[in-house]
Amino acid sequence: MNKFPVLEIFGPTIQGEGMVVGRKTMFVRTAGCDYSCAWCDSAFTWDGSAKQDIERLTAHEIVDRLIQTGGDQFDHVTISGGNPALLKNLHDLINLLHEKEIEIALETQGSRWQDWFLEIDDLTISPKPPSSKMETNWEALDGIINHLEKEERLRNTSLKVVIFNNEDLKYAEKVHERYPNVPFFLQVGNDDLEEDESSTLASHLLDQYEWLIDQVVASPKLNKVRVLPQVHALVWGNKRGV
Ligand SMILES: C[S@@+](CC[C@H](N)C(=O)[O-])C[C@H]1O[C@@H](n2cnc3c(N)ncnc32)[C@H](O)[C@@H]1O
Ligand SMILES: Nc1nc2[nH]cc(C(=O)O)c2c(=O)[nH]1
Ligand code: SF4
Ligand SMILES: [Mg+2]
Repeated sequence: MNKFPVLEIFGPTIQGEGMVVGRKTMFVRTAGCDYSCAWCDSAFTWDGSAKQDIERLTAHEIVDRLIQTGGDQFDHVTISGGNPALLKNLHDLINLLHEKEIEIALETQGSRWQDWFLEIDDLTISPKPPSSKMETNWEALDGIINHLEKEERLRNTSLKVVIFNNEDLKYAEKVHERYPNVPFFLQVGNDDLEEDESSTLASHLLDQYEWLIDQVVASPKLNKVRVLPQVHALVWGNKRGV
């Protein structure tokens, strides 16, 4: 049986980001990432600080844990990380969940392809802007988007770019121009991962949201787009497992 490195299983909560924002869902967070974004809000998945908490679980064990935690109060599971696209055999888990008529969302950055992307109901690809200090591999991203388009999966796909500054906005325009047929989301960057008062953070993030809306409204290259905050950050701040 294949085993997967898991750091968190939590929920039910709401999907706080992107294409299915507000959807009631469980989360499975895998360990390990091929990136190291400067502002990663889940750095514990790759920086070694939660190494001792990583469990190696089979697909059956993950589903058991989801049901122990969420009971019968969910029919949707979001797989995030880290980068879950590092895991070759994830179709084990996907098949099991689909057999139970549970829908599946996945969060990944678009650096790696996996054939099981074709089975994901809500696939979010989130290429990283300059503020992250990561370099986009455009060939890899082109390959992923072309593959999804060829297999008629764009209905199940979205692009989501996190924005911290004007340079990031230029990057977002470039991504949207390159893939005009993919539903496009701009997301407020959380630049205060240390704040532990959720009302203070929410007030700051709403200011950032207003700034981002103003920029998008002014850009003729960003018309067919959606602009969103991280709803979970507005409600629960920087708390983990929500
Ligand atoms: C933690 S990542 C895990 C999945 C995958 N590695 C990725 O980056 O898409 C999930 C989402 O959170 C976003 N994110 C990470 N740190 C953030 C921050 N400080 N502010 C806003 N969004 C952030 C990422 O861009 C991504 O869309
Ligand atoms: N509620 C909630 N929504 C989310 N959407 C994406 C998340 C992630 O960390 O990938 C996330 C998360 O951690 N919590
Ligand atoms: S790709 Fe995702 S998980 Fe990896 S460092 Fe960046 S935001 Fe964090
Ligand atoms: Mg998160």
